[in-house]
Amino acid sequence: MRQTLIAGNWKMNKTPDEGVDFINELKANFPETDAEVLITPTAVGIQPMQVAAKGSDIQIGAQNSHFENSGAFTGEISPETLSAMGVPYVIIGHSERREIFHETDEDVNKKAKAILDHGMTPIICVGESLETREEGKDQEWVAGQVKAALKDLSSEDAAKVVIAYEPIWAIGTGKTASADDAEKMIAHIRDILFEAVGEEASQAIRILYGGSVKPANVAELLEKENIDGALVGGASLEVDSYIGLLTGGAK
Ligand SMILES: O=C(CO)COP(=O)(O)O
Repeated sequence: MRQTLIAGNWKMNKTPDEGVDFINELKANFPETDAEVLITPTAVGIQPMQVAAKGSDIQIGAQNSHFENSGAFTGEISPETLSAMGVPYVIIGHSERREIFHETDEDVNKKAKAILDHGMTPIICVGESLETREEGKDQEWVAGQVKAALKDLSSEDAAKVVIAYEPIWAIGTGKTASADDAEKMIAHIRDILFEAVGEEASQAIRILYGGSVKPANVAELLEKENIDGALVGGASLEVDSYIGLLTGGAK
């Protein structure tokens, strides 16, 4: 049984103080849920929010990591640093990082390995553009991203990763993939995983859906057999709405 993960990707939003306020309010109103609860703030929000979250089930993750442990990489954060801070999850390969910051499949693969080597879990984002979807090449595209991200990982390591399917056309647009379309692609990803890393790992890997997930649509997405959680941008920024994701969404 794969545990549901509700991950809030805050992107470049909120100051550390606003993040701490959010955690305090969430703690005070924490709902009953079977889901794992994760917020990924900006890098400077991680430490103060970890302190605020102490003693609760709220986990604080990171939105990115470099693959090297140290060196002349101005502005970057190493996996060693994140691991030393006690960060459990690191998002990699988000379409915004791929598009705006030119993160390649090869970078994503190196980051996945480095994050696993430091005892953390990568949340590997994949997803097609509208153009690719309209050309009917979306499954092929996503399969390529998944295989590239997991290249040369042992089945044992691969079993630990989380994959997030985020169709680019559904991010921040209010257009969610229908639950059926999301399930279709995510089932396809599980088939690709079967080929790439074997049955056991393919059944263990959690696959999230992301793209305009809200309290109103989270339940129908999570009802699907292969969808193990959500990676949420906008609707994770307000406490009420994040709680709605947890209560609407527990499997
Ligand atoms: O990119 C996303 C999460 O990583 C999705 O963002 P929205 O939920 O705002 O569409």
